[in-house]
Amino acid sequence: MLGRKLVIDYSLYLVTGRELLPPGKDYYESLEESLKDGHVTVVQLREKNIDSGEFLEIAEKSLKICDKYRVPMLINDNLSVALALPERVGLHIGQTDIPVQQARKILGPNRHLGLSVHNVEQAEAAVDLDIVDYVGVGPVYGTKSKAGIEEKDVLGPRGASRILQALEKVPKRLPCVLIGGLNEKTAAGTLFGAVCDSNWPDGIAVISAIVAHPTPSVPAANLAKIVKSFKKAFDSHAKEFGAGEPPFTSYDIEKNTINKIAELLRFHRASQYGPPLIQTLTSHVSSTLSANIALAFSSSPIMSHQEAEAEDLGKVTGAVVLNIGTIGDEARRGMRAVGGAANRGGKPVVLDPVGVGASSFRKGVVEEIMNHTQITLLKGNAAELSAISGLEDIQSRGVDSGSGTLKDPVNLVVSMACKEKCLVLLTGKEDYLSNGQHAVKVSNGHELLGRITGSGCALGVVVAASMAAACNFTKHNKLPTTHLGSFMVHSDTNWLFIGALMGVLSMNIASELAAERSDVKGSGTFIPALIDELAAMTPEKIVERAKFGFV
Ligand SMILES: Cc1ncc(COP(=O)(O)OP(=O)(O)O)c(N)n1
Ligand SMILES: Cc1ncsc1CCOP(=O)(O)O
Repeated sequence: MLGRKLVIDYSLYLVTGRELLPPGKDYYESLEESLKDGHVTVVQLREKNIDSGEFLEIAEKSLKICDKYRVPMLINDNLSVALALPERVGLHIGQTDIPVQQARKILGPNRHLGLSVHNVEQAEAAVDLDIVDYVGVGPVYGTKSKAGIEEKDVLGPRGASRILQALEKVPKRLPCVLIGGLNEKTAAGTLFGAVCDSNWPDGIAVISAIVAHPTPSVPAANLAKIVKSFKKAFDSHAKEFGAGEPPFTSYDIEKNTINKIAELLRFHRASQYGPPLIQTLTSHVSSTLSANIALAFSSSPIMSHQEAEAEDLGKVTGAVVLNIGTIGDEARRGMRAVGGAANRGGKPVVLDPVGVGASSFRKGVVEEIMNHTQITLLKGNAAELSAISGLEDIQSRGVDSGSGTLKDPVNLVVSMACKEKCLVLLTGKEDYLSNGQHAVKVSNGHELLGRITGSGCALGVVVAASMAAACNFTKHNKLPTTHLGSFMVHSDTNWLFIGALMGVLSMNIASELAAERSDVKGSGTFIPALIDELAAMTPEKIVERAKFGFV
């Protein structure tokens, strides 16, 4: 049993990185600016390229600044530097540094000791040993701040969540911070994405998001706010419901839903931001239709699956679609890079797990994507969603839209949304959309949609474009958004949910209007009519024809 001297609040854990300072910025000045407003709760000094003498010198000066603002300090890796400092200065070590038992022996029971864990086994070992005070879980995303991180090392929020599950052992819970690629855009989604059945992150550790900023007090304040709202939403929710359920704040999504959809479509059609760029990684079978559908729906398609340009495109995309229809190795690598870039940029990600039940290869691909990317909306037919959720009663025969029937579609979408912390859209004769708290059933649509190839894939693009519009809308109206899971929530309205619903309604109502046209004789003539009707979709048509209800 340790007689700990320090009680550390891990909410915002600043790890230093002098090499990342903006040109001309003084390190001590930057550290002081980061701490002065009281948002950073703990600091770790990380120096990779200097000897222990210089490290100690920097640490002594840094400690004065940390003491001034009453922020606890730890040393990264270097045991001798930590030992040369007062006992209130802790040590953080990694898996390849001095073995943790030896570190504890040398440090004594009272010095704070943190350990990095990268997988479930390491997490279990850390809990069993019961000698560290907290663990750093990462890397959650790829980052340039630590050398040698490879794609295979990246956990994603789902991987982090598995580690957190392993950390939760009665009666002792080991505190944990998430690290790697966390910034103002990724932090909230990642915090919620890492929540598991009975455990949650205590905070985030960042280097570049603060250190590389010319005014570090700004990201420090914003990040602290994000962690605070996560904790507030999560704590009150966990007390009431338990950790596994999504920690939504109370908002009334049902109220005025149709008016909000109309408002959003009006905004999207006239948007001063221009058509959102929808990066679509999709099957070659549906590529052309999807691109034309995107254009018809006031969006700009870009069908690139090149890993090499993912980062550049990630800066300008409005949303991305990851569709595994005809996936090969190149697209698989591309999805990893594009998903990561979208998460880092806070852009909505639609996953279309086409035919996932048809082969273990497809299952593996979907599992991989969901592990490395926090999905915003998972879209699938009954067979696909059943395969992902492990339901046995429906078997996929191929990659077509044959969806079978489900005994309890509402339960499926709600429980999957809770588990995966994303919106879930079940497509079929009727569509079901859930955010884990609400579920809506949409009864619009026409059977001709099922007779053209790629209509489901194109729906994914329309939904992505609609969610991109929702992001622009909240930005434009300066709505106080926050992210819960991968959702962007306004105090009383989840605009991503509204956006997704707008996409489903637009596509389905366009299909009805197309099928009603006298020039449409069958599936061949239906395709151009569908594109035309989608291009001509208006808020008024949606209000007039929408058939949906909360279930
Ligand atoms: C809070 C926190 N978590 C993880 C790390 C990574 O530590 P480590 O694995 O030892 O890698 P280096 O930092 O030494 O490159 C950390 N530093 N802090
Ligand atoms: C030290 C470390 N360990 C895992 S990721 C990482 C670097 C985190 O830096 P950044 O916050 O800039 O991604």
